[in-house]
Amino acid sequence: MSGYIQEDIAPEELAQRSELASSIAGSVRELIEATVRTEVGASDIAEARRLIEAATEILRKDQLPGAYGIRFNSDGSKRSWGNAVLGRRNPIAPPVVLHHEPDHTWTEVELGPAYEGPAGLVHGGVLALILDQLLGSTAEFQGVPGMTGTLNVRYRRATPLGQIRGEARVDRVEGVKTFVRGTITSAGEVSAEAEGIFILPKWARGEVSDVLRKSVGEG
Ligand SMILES: CCCCCCCCCCCC(=O)SCCNC(=O)CCNC(=O)[C@H](O)C(C)(C)COP(=O)(O)OP(=O)(O)OC[C@H]1O[C@@H](n2cnc3c(N)ncnc32)[C@H](O)[C@@H]1OP(=O)(O)O
Repeated sequence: MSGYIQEDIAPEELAQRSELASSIAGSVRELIEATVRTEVGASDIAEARRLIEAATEILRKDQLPGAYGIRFNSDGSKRSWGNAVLGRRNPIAPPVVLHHEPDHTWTEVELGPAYEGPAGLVHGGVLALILDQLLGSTAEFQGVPGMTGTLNVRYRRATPLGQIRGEARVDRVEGVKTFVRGTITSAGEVSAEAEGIFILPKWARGEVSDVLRKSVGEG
């Protein structure tokens, strides 16, 4: 399967790249939020655009041929820095940082104005996005990975912008299908709940799935 890349990067070098990735994505995330909230006039917008275009040109000096993909390192670690939810190099990602406990996975993340749907509330699609990744990564961490086959989300109450907590656990495994349940909690109350069926695709059954099961890390 293309997009899965094996690398051999020394730990110090990896740590440095990781720091660089987080720093540039953090700056652009700030820029996104500032763009959503700005009230400045035409001349400030024109000046800001000039600077943003200059920054884009600098980043374009050296680019990957396509998407970041999923990268496995020789030390057994794994990176999905372009991932839309977790990607530390992706300013669109909140980013979500997952904490894996023996029987469940959780995250706490701040969702600001860039994630708005209804006024002052988190967009339902953003919650589904986060739940998809949270539930999928939970299955993966438990050694029963798969692609999302089905994701059902029940929005029980509105989720205000701000801090949310996500939690998920594997409910059961039936052959190549892993059933995972999860919740989004906001201000101490469950605002959304989900059940996902994650299916190990045909191409990943056998040897490939051993590699996927053994790799650890982000994404
Ligand atoms: C790999 C590591 C990744 C690791 C990735 C970890 C990160 C996850 C987080 C990110 C999640 C995503 O965004 S994933 C991206 C969004 N999802 C996708 O793009 C998936 C697109 N769909 C597919 O690729 C495929 O349709 C699959 C993989 C879902 C299933 O195809 P398949 O591999 O041919 O499966 P197949 O043998 O036919 O069926 C196996 C069993 O699953 C059932 N089944 C088939 N499709 C579905 C379905 N949509 N919902 C429910 N159940 C289904 C069948 O009835 C059968 O049940 P039985 O007869 O055995 O009872």
